Amino acid sequence: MQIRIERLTKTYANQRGINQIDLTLPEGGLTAIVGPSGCGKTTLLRTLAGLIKPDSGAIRFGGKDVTYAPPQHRGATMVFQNYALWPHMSVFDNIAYGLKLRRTPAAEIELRVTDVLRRVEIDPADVKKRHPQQYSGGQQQRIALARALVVQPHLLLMDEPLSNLDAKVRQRLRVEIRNIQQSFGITALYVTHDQEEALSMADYVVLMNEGRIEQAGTPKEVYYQPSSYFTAHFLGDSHTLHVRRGAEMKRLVVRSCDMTIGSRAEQLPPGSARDYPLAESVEGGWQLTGEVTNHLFIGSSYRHMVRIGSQTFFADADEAYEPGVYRLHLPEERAYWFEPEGQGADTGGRMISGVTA
Ligand SMILES: Nc1ncnc2c1ncn2[C@@H]1O[C@H](COP(=O)(O)OP(=O)(O)OP(=O)(O)O)[C@@H](O)[C@H]1O
Repeated sequence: MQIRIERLTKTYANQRGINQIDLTLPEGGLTAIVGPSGCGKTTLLRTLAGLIKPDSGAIRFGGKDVTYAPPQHRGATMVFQNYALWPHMSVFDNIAYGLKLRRTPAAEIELRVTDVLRRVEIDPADVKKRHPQQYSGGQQQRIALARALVVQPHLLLMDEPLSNLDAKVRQRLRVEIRNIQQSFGITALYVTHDQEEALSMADYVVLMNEGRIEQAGTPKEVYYQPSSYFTAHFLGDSHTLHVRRGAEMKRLVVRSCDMTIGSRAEQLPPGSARDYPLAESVEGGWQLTGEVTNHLFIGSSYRHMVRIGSQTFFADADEAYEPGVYRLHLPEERAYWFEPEGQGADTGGRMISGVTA
């Protein structure tokens, strides 16, 4: 079902919350809401769930206005960070709970619970005897997912569902949740503060900042075409460099994986001020000269710390480079230029494209 959010606003006493959110969740797709702590992700999610009443705006589920409908009447179910399973109930009863509330016949409950368990890959054999705490964290989250899905909601809401799990389980569950969401074909909203999780799982990514939508689009759009300094800086392993481009000072956002280390240089280019490196326009991109000070092995590659004056950033490479001064190359399409702080839009700088130095 298509979910429409129109000019949704909720302001708390401290003036924070969400402000004029306009968003359509694609039908059958997974939309990830990502952003720093306090940007309004949870407020948006809880407003959709019916747990918070907005001050103004509207929420429509398939054209039906549910803005002020109670949680149990809007067809949205939720998966929480801490699973929120009832410890005194068997796994079967946990999952069947919503169906019992809806007075579903016992035989149908049996069938639907068994079916959903199979689809989240939990063995249905002893779920009537076992309690949630007898399962691992990852399994408990799949049980919570089964409980949310068994009632066939219009919208599945997930609030940081993986943050209590260790890194390996988290990686695996990202793929599993995505598979389950797709196999049910359910419209889903997934809140996370982890940009990698958002980019890898979602069809559509919404980046929030101070209660507003900063940028929304497919993962590739928001990653490769950031429209503001905030987006460029938030997504990817990014660093900001204050550099001179031609006669002007600019902010350049660099991602560790985009900067390549080239030939050795004798020294920093003459005229390159101690603190503000010079970005030289070269064919296909930009060249900076900086000092590789050390490197770390990060598994698939080596991460080099590069210093230019008082500024540092990272450059990843397949091989390890010895400390020394090198020319570093940044492809044109991976150079994200912005006006210096305090100039341009209130998002912290205007994107500047093109080679005009
Ligand atoms: N009940 C409340 N009363 C007052 N202010 C609140 C309340 N709930 C949230 N806020 C404020 O509203 C803003 C948005 O909060 P929200 O919890 O939606 O952000 P978030 O992006 O989910 O943050 P986090 O990632 O830390 O959970 C924050 O500045 C927060 O302090």
